[in-house]
Parts: sequence; structure tokens; C-alpha cells
Amino acid sequence: MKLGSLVIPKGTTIVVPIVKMHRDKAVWGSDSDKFNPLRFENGVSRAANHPNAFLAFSIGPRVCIGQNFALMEAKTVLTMILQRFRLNLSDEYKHAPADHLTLQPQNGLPVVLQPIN
Ligand code: HEM
Repeated sequence: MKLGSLVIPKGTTIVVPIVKMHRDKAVWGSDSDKFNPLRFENGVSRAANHPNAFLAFSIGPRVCIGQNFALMEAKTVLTMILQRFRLNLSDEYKHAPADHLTLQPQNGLPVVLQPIN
């Protein structure tokens, strides 16, 4: 198979480095390393300078069929928690993100929940 000028032999496993691509400054801007949920305020397709830049659920014919469900579930659960608790990062948290296909905190993400009355 030929991809641009690259010849890829049959049987080659290709891994898409999503974590790296989601931090590409040419696509996401100079603040690509920053946690900035507001970059999605006008929808996923307007978050970067390419409409298909966000690849967490893949794109095309094999796109994740659970995408809408997963996003709805995450927003619902997060909203329910934030309505009831104030969240703070625990002093025990050690910043050590690890790329296991998705980016994950290597030593977990301990948080302290404080009830809101
Ligand atoms: C945050 C949560 C999720 C993420 C990040 C995610 C991510 C992905 C990605 C990247 C793919 C494409 C894999 C490939 O290229 O072959 C995929 C496929 C798929 N996902 Fe998800 N997914 C999530 C949640 C879910 C949920 C909740 C369901 C089901 C209720 C689901 C069902 C599927 C199925 C069935 C496929 C295969 C689609 C196909 O090959 O035609 N996913 N997912």
C-alpha cells in the first residue's frame, strides 16, 4: 500500500498516535498542551483547525457506535457529582500521565469530595 510517498508492506500494523495528534500545535493551536474544555464550546468539529481533528472515537465507517451514549453518560454523571460535591485534587496526587492508547494517570487520580449543602 502507498500512503503519500510511503510504501507500507502488507501485514504491517499501523497505530494511530491519538494522544500525540491531540497535542499537535499546528492543528490545535499553541495552547494544545493546556486542559481547556472551552475549545469545544462551539462543538467538536470547531475545536481545532480541522473538522476531524478529534479522534478519541475514531472516524469513518468504523467510528465508535457508543460515542453519543458515552458522552451523554459522562456529562450526566459529572453533572450529578458537581451538583452535590466540590472536588479538589488530593495532596497524594502525583502527576504522571501515561499513554496507554488513551492518556491515563499512572498512579490514579485521588480527589477529595466535599458535600455542597
Ligand atoms: C469514552 C468511551 C469510549 C471511547 C473513547 C471509545 C472509543 C472507540 C474507538 C476509538 C473505536 C474505533 C476502534 C477502531 O478504529 O477500530 C470504537 C469502536 C467501537 N465502540 Fe467505542 N468507545 C467508547 C465507548 C463505547 C461504548 C459505551 C460503546 C457501546 C455501548 C462502544 C461501542 C463500540 C463498538 C461496538 C465499536 C466498533 C464499531 C465498529 O467497528 O464498527 N464504545 N470505540
